[in-house]
Amino acid sequence: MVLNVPNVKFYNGNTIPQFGLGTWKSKPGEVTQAVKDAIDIGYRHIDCAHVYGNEKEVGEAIKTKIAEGVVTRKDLFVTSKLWNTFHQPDLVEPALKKTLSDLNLEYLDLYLIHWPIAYKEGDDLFPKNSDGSPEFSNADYIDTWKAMEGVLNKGLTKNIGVSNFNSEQINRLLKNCTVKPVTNQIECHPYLTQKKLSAFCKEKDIVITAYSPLGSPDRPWAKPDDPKLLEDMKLLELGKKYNKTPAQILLRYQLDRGHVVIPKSVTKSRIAENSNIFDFQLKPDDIAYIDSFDCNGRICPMTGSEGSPYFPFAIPF
Ligand SMILES: NC(=O)C1=CN([C@@H]2O[C@H](COP(=O)(O)OP(=O)(O)OC[C@H]3O[C@@H](n4cnc5c(N)ncnc54)[C@H](OP(=O)(O)O)[C@@H]3O)[C@@H](O)[C@H]2O)C=CC1
Ligand SMILES: CC(C)=CCC/C(C)=C/CC/C(C)=C/C=O
Repeated sequence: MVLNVPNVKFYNGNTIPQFGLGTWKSKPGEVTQAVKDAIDIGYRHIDCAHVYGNEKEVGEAIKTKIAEGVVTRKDLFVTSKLWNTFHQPDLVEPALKKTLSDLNLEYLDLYLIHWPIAYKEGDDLFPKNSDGSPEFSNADYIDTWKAMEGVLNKGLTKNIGVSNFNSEQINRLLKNCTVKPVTNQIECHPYLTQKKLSAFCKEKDIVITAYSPLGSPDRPWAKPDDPKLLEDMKLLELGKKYNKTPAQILLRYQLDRGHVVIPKSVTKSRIAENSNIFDFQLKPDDIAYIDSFDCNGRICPMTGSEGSPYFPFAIPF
């Protein structure tokens, strides 16, 4: 199947499909089928990460769909992310090679520094001090970035970028890099619209990729009384106006702002529903209305890591 997914151009001339499949929390036993279904439906962009613990299973789906002749490697855009325990520069290339081996790929389309925060190096992805707080490493993301430039130059990835960086961290990176990041992947939805960080990145020619666009209802730390974005009455009403579901309105909101968007689902009907967003546009007044829902409602606050010198959420944007 062919979906009419627009491409967004990076400053370096490379392109990224504006819409892709998220895989955080997709269980190893479910994600292979989900990625196969997504590729059959027409998705060509898959968002992965080592820390999601399912890259081998994502890789099985990619291998199958290439072997079946449904897609070629070149048709796909695969992103992965360097986890916080691999920030020491000499760990970057081995970490990327492990991800490539798990995903059955010879190169990535995009490799991101997952967080500016560095954790103590070692086998434990969430190293802890005796009091339960995260054990940080002194690795500086500027040095990590130099190693990211190294794996780019070796052809192990076509593009490099960052995730969860604030404006000051991006400014510092821009002053100290040879290759600029192509994207900053950040949490973005109507309760956290990221207007200032989005405008800042646009000015620097850095594309925003919006994560948790549906409000991440399956996040492990969700509490029963937390507001549920997908059940917001104002979005349900807007959906009626456009004859679309709340999920489709939420995803179109990102596209119409020029963001790349990566909703996660392991449910075939939802994977299809989420991709049925290329036949309408939100009116500017409705985008402004959705913008007005902002309540600084951060869903992925990285609670516990506030003590890192590189914690990104201590300043407004
Ligand atoms: N860089 C970073 O630090 C981060 C990156 N990400 C990336 O962004 C992706 C998306 O964010 P994520 O936090 O997963 O959350 P999303 O906002 O994409 O929400 C996913 C949840 O919504 C459900 N869902 C999906 N489609 C629909 C629909 N049409 N109707 C109702 N429910 C629906 C899914 O259920 P089900 O699967 O059961 O169908 C799942 O529970 C991640 O998977 C990951 O790839 C996310 C967080 C942090
Ligand atoms: C230990 C628990 C409850 C969850 C860990 C999930 C995780 C990968 C946290 C890192 C931050 C995050 C939301 C990353 C998503 O890409």
